[in-house]
Amino acid sequence: MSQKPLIIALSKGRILKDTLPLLKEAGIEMLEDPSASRKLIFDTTREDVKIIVIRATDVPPYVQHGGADIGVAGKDVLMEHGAEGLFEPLDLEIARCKLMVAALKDAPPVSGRLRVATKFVNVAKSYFAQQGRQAEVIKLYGAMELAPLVGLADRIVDIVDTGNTLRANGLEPTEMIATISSRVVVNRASMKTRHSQIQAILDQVAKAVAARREQ
Ligand SMILES: Nc1ncnc2c1ncn2[C@@H]1O[C@H](COP(=O)(O)OP(=O)(O)OP(=O)(O)O)[C@@H](O)[C@H]1O
Ligand SMILES: O=P(O)(O)OC[C@H]1O[C@H](OP(=O)(O)OP(=O)(O)O)[C@H](O)[C@@H]1O
Repeated sequence: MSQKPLIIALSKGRILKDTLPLLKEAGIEMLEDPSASRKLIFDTTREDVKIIVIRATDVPPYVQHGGADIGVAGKDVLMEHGAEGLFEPLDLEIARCKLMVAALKDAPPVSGRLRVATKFVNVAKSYFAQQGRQAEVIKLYGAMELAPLVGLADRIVDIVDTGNTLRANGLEPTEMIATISSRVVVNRASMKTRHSQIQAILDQVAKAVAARREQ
């Protein structure tokens, strides 16, 4: 093979599970089960394509800086990272959820500075700033729902799907920030230098997304 393989970055969990059937439609299947392996880079049924499996939040920097040519990431993660160096050509319509503000059920309004716990620090800061509301944003890496229960924060900004996690912790959604689904992102330089190879994959995956929508 003359050219180096094209690298696609996926993250473990729901994105990997939901993206693999779509890639299959483009003739790309992993040759090994990543959940049964300690490997991080995998061969596929296409000699010119490899898949790397990394943390969800690492997908945008890998693609932006050329560690991967293509990636799949939640819109939440992309909003938090910013769009620099990335094309976002395709909505895969998977891992759908909402990015919301939530509070303890029947929490009184807060006068003055709001304490907000979240892993989406940039999104939260710009959301409250746009509304002219003062917010102190506390960075957490998980279990955001706990923060209001122990008095660490007045509000959280987190992913909501069924609402079960909020309900189980006595919280309720109060404001919607954005509807979320997973997107394909492409390194801007790769999009130019490997255009036909990447566009062919995007077209096949887009067809698979459309077919699934019509099911
Ligand atoms: N409950 C959910 N329902 C549907 N989609 C979700 C849900 N939670 C997260 N997502 C979407 O799926 C993406 C990946 O979520 P996942 O839970 O697999 O990784 P993560 O826990 O955010 O990553 P990490 O463990 O690296 O922090 C999120 O960025 C979001 O777009
Ligand atoms: O509204 P729900 O259907 O309850 O979903 C929302 C939960 O899903 C995500 O967590 P996940 O289950 O991915 O676990 P994580 O905290 O390990 O990311 C998210 O961080 C919420 O906690």
